[in-house]
Amino acid sequence: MHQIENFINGSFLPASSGVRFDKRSPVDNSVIASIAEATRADVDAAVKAARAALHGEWGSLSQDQRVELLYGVADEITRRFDDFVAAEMEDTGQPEHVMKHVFIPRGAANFKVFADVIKNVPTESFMLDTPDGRGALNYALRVPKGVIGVISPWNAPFLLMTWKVGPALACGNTVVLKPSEETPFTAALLGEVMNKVGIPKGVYNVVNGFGPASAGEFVTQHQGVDAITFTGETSTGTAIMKAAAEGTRDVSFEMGGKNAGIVFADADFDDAVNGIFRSAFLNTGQVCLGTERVYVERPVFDQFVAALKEKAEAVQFGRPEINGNNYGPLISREHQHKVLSYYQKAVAEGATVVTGGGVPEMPADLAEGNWVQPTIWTGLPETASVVREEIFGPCCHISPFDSEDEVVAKANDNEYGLSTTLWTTNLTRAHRMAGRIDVGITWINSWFLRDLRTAFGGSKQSGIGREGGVHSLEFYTELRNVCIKL
Ligand SMILES: NC(=O)c1ccc[n+]([C@@H]2O[C@H](COP(=O)([O-])OP(=O)(O)OC[C@H]3O[C@@H](n4cnc5c(N)ncnc54)[C@H](O)[C@@H]3O)[C@@H](O)[C@H]2O)c1
Ligand SMILES: O=C/C=C/C=C(\O)C(=O)O
Repeated sequence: MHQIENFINGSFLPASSGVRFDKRSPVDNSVIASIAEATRADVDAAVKAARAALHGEWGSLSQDQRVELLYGVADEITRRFDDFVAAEMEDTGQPEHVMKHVFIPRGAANFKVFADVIKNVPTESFMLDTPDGRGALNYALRVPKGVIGVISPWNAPFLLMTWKVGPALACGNTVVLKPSEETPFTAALLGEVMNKVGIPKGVYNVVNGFGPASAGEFVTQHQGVDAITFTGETSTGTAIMKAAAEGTRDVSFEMGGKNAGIVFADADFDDAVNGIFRSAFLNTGQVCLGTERVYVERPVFDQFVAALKEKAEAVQFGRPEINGNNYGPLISREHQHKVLSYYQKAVAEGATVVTGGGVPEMPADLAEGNWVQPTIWTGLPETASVVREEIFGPCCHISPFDSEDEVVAKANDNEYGLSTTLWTTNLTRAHRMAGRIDVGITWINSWFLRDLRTAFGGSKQSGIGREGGVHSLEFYTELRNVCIKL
C-alpha cells in the first residue's frame, strides 16, 4: 500500500487537515494507495512557495543553467525509467508496452524538447523611423508568466502533465500541479526527481485532491496563480474558465473530442484497419485524440467492419505486468458505469452491435476490475447520442459514405473539433480535405504521430489555444517590448 503525500516547497507533506483518500487499482478495485488531500491552506502554501522560488534561486538562474537542470530532469526520468513504468502501470492498469514506448519516454522528451525550444527560438525586433531621422529600435524580451496552475487528467497522467510542466519550467515559471485524483503516482515520483537533480525548492509543487470544493478549485481560484493550463473534460474547462475570470487570468485548455476516422476505398486496407484499431482502442479508448466515429467508403465498408471486428475480438484482457500486451481496464468503476450506460443506450437507439457491448468474463481475482469489451456498432443515424457525445471508452460507430462532401459535412457536424485521421492513397484529396475538416490536428495515413514542435490543441469545444513548440512559449511567457530611441 503506497502513501502519497503532497509535494510542497521540496518536501513530501501530509495534508494539514490529516485527511486522506483511497486510490483503487483499475484491475481489481483493491485499495492500493492512501493519498493526502490538500486543503485550501496547503494549496496556499504551495502557491507561496512557488512565488518565493520565482523571486529566489530559480528566478536568478541564467537560461543556460535552467536548461541544463531540465536536461537533468529528463536524464533522471530515463535513469528511473522502470520505476515510472511500474508506477503508471499500477495507477492506470494499462499495458507495459504502452508505458515503455509511448507514455514514459514522452515524459522525458517533454523536458528536453522545451529546454531546446526556449534556447533556440528568437524574439522579434523592429526598427522604427522617427521624424528626427535617428530612429528607434524595438526588441522583445521573453519573461516568465509567473506561477502556473496545472490541472491534469487521468488518461495519460505522466505524458499530459509533463507536457505542461516541461515548457512552464523551461520558460522560467514555477508550477502548482493538481494531478487527477485517479492517478497521482507519477506526479509524486517526479517530485523525487526534482529534488535529486537539484531543481530549487518551490519550483515544482504537487497538491492532491479532487476538483470542486477541493484542491482543483483551490488552485484555480487562488489569486496567486497567474495562469491556468488544463487538460480534461469540456464541462470542467467551463468551470475553470469561470474561476480564471476572477483576476482575468490566462487559460490554455485541451479538452474533449468526438473524433472522426475516415477511410477511403483507395486506402492501404491493412494500414487503415490497423490505424483505426489503434485510434479507437488504444489505452482502452481513453485517449482524447481517439476515434469514436468511423466513416468508411461504401465499396470497402463490409470488409472493413469485418476486419476491425476480428481485431477487436482478439484482445487479451489481463494484468498489465503479466503479459506486456494485455488489454487493460477502464480507469474507475464510475467510468465503467458511464461507458456501459452508453453501450446500453446504443442498443436502445437501434444500433447493430457488431462485437462487444458488455463486460468480458474475467478470472475470479480480476472480476471486480473495471473491464469492458471493445465494442463496434453500425446502423445508427448521425443524431444518435453515441455518435454525437464523447464516451471515452473502447468503442466506435462505423457508417458508410459515398462522397467527399458528404463525409466532410458529417465529420464537421459535431460540437468538438480536436483531431481526425484520414486514410487514402490519393494525396491530392488528402490535402484538400485537411483544409476542410474543422479540427486542430489532422493525421493522414497515421494517428498519434507526435512532433512536439508542432501546434497541438482543439477547435470549437475541444480547446482554447495551442501548445507545442513555440506555441507553448507564447502561453508560458509574456513578451515585453523594449523601445530605445537611437
Ligand atoms: N484535448 C486533449 O489534449 C485531452 C487530452 C487528454 C484528455 N482529454 C479529455 O479529458 C477528459 C478525461 O479526463 P478527466 O475525466 O480526468 O477530466 P476531468 O475534467 O474530469 O478532470 C481533469 C482534472 O480537472 C480536475 N477538476 C475537476 N473539476 C474541477 C474544477 N471544478 N476545478 C478545478 N479542477 C477540476 C480533476 O480533479 C482533474 O485533475 C476527456 O474529456 C478527454 O477528452 C483531453
Ligand atoms: O489522451 C490524450 C493524449 C493527448 C496527447 C497529447 O497531449 C500529446 O501528445 O501531447
